[in-house]
Amino acid sequence: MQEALKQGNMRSATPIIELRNLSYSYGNSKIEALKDINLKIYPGEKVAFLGANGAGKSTLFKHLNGILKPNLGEALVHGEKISKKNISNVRQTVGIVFQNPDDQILAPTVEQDVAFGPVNMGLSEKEVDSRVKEALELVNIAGLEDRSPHHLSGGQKKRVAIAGILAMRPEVIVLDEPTAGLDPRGAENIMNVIEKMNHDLGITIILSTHDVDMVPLFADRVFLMHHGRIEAQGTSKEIFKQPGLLEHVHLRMPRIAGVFELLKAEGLDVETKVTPMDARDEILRLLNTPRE
Ligand SMILES: Nc1ncnc2c1ncn2[C@@H]1O[C@H](COP(=O)(O)OP(=O)(O)OP(=O)(O)O)[C@@H](O)[C@H]1O
Repeated sequence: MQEALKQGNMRSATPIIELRNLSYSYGNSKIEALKDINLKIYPGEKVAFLGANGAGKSTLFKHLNGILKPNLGEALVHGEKISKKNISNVRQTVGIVFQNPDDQILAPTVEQDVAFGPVNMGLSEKEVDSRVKEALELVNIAGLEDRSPHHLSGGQKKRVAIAGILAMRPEVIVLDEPTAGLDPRGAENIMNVIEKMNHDLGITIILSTHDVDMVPLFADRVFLMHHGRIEAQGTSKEIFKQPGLLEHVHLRMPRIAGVFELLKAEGLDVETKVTPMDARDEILRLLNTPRE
């Protein structure tokens, strides 16, 4: 992430994505799936959206590249309101990896599937081939080119879906629950791929997840969604030190933070930590503090 952002100097950067007073209801539904959403996401950030089932995460994501159009308010990419005129540029800037890879994978082979976006962008055959190769290598599935995507494992399918988006070289990748349904090692591997896309390629990452233990390890900023609203936003440290807030939005604290709450209940003078390294430091500090 850019140094300016790390130091909290966000106002100087232009958001790559902004939602202003955005509300949305599906069809004639009286229930507002999104209510007066305001947010800014900056280039190079890693952002996580958390919220219970039905909180509105997927609906919000579909507004980030014009799949859905707000009933009220607006969605902007690079400061420009998404419109019919700029939609193809917007879709090249912001790629979405859907929750279910089967919704995204269409072609009979992995290679053809990953090539689909670049071919539609009108790129030369040579450029398409090079992008497909690069994307498959980045997500560690080089060698599966000729396989049918529908006969791959869940984790491999997710990688194919991510490669298909990567091959279009977007500036932002939005991933709807990228670790859902994966075994612990598979989830860790996908998160490593996502980290690499951010760190090595500078891609802004926006993801949703129910994995509160993973979020502090990954996210620069967290948005908490509840009943179609953004209930809170902040760093992991800010968000996860509020057990009452988490309970209110039907989430729990990371396991590590829960241990510190238990220690506090024992009367120990500890500060709640949310990552293993911070927890280690705090426990060492505690062990080295002379008892009265
Ligand atoms: N296609 C649709 N038609 C009508 N209502 C919908 C549709 N998709 C979602 N909704 C409703 O919109 C609200 C928000 O749903 P959304 O899928 O955005 O939540 P979510 O936070 O992504 O949930 P999950 O964690 O279960 O994926 C819910 O009340 C849901 O029932």
